[in-house]
Amino acid sequence: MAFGLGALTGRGSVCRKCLLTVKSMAGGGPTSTYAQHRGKKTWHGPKYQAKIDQAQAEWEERAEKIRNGEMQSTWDMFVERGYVKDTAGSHETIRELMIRKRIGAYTGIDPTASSLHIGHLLPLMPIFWMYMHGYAAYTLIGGATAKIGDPTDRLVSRTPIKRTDLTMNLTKIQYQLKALWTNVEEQARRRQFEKNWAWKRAVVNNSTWWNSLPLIEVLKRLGDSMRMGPLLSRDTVKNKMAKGDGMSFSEFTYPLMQGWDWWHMYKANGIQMQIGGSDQYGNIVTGIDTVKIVRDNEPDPSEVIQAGPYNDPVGFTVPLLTDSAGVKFGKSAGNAIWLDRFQTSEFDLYGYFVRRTDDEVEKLLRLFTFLPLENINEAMKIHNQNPAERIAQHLLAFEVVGLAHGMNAAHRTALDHQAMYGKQVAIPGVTLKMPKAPTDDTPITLANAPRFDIQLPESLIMGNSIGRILYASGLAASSSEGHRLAKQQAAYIGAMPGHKREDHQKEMDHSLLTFTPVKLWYPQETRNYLIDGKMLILRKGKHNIRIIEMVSDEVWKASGKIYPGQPGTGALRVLRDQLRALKSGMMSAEEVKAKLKDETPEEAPGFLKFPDQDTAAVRRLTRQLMNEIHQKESELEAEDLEDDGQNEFGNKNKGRSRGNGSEW
Ligand SMILES: Nc1ncnc2c1ncn2[C@@H]1O[C@H](COP(=O)(O)OP(=O)(O)OP(=O)(O)O)[C@@H](O)[C@H]1O
Ligand SMILES: N[C@@H](Cc1ccc(O)cc1)C(=O)O
Repeated sequence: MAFGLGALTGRGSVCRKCLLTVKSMAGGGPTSTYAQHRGKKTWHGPKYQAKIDQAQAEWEERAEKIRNGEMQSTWDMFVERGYVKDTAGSHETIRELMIRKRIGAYTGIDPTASSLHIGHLLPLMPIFWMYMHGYAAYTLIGGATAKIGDPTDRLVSRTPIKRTDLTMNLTKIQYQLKALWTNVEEQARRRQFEKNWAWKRAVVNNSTWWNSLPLIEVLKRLGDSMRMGPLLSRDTVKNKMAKGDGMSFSEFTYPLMQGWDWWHMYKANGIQMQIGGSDQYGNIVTGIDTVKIVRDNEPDPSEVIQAGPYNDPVGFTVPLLTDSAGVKFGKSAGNAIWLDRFQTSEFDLYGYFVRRTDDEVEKLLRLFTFLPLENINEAMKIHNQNPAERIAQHLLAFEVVGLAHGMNAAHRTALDHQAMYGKQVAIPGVTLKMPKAPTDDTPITLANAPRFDIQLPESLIMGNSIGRILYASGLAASSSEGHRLAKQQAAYIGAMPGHKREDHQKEMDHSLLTFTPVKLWYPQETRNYLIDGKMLILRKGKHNIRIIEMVSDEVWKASGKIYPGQPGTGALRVLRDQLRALKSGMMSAEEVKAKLKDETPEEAPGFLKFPDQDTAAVRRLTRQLMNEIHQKESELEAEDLEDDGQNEFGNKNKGRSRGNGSEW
């Protein structure tokens, strides 16, 4: 071991943030993680020190058990389940490193599409496993790298991503990753992993550091020592220059950006491992060189991190998930199965896994589930007794939907699937139970959040109060609730970090979004938050998000959609339509009353109540309509009396409709 935790903590008191890093690196880690935060020190006492010591002791005990063969190492489990394709660093080094140290690992995803897909789950699975095994597990969104675009294995450059698409994609992917992490916690509980304080996970965006990184720092720390030879000899560079459309300087530097990300997290968070799909092997190798070069070019002696097998970066790739034609599942190939339930429904995701062949199902169970191998073997035995039942496929589908959308969704989807195909399947180890249907009071979570991306017309956004916009976007139940949210600053709007309302001339940063509370501002101020002049991001609570694309009024009208509170579609429209129908004799007074009852919220006392639209105009029209109804009923009554006199059998005309005055 290069140095132990005792040596690290021997420096005296350290800040809390540093300690979090230390605990993720129990067993030794880059010393400079201390120096990183030395500016803001929060002193810790003996209790905290005791926790660190305990974590270290537990880790050493675990290492002992692995060496004695009482416990399987995480690395051996990765190999056994089929996660390891190529390694950067020998198997032995990585195995030993993972036994000795609570290293951190990360995998990165560029937000070049609006959703993750099942291909992404493959490198994410070892990250999730590492989290459950007590290593620091990071998921990175490439807000900065997506602006350049990874040229790996491409002959033709990517079309530059539009700025609004970038903001939309990264907002959606960030929430998807958060939802996935919530589901991973659920899976860890299902599999009886005991969570302790040393578990650490994070979703980070590389724009956070790229936006404030001086070019001179990169050139000095990295550029001086990085040699051109190895960079030029990369297959992607050679092929793109010889057979493709040439290579731009920014594409050429892409792997160095990715390498710098690693360096940033290596130093700040003890991230010593990178995991990616097999196409990422070259970038991971270049990343290792980058981390080592930058680390070894440290000008400040107090920040130096020692080189050596237990401090050096390592990485590995997972196999590529391909479709039945052998093509990599991905955005570029256009064959992705999405994890966004509005792009690939839970039902379709389930169905996709149910259709996997018998040859691949066992391999997929190992890769995509947290089921212990004994359970998978058991399930395969049951499956093989009657493969036509597709029991293993159902188990796989159930587990993947559970991971992607939560266990409630897995139960519901499995039952829906069985109902649809009229077939009961006994999924091994699972008792299917229909979850309770959500009610209006069900809190919005990442698993049940409504669709993020919506459109709204320009006239609403540019000319109406923020309260009405919150109502129109479905974040408030009425305009007045929208106003209340704004008044209490309980809703948020997407803005660049540090954005002030008067900053509207300032360029919005499309790759790094933060939220600021909505206030009761003048309608014309909403435009200060428009991203690229056409996108607004609103949030209520933690997970209820709307990414609103502002469309012209013509486009809105042509779409035929109606937003809540749209003028002419609420109380006034209903009242006017009824009045017209009543006057023209198209509807009777009773029919109008019934119709109004239908269109009125049930909880409203009586009928004809529009709690959120109680304006003078509505009240006036209501009075007018009520008078009209009374008049029609009186006329009817008078006719009835006349009829009574004329009826040769002396019976009242019972068939005639008559209003029930009690409802008034
Ligand atoms: N089908 C797949 N199988 C295994 N890993 C994958 C697959 N698709 C993507 N990955 C991995 O997920 C990570 C993020 O990939 P990336 O954001 O480039 O997605 P992508 O779908 O491959 O995009 P593109 O097709 O535009 O290159 C990378 O490590 C990548 O190798
Ligand atoms: N280059 C990776 C994404 C990525 C971006 C930044 C990183 O630091 C790591 C990975 C891909 O396209 O798949």
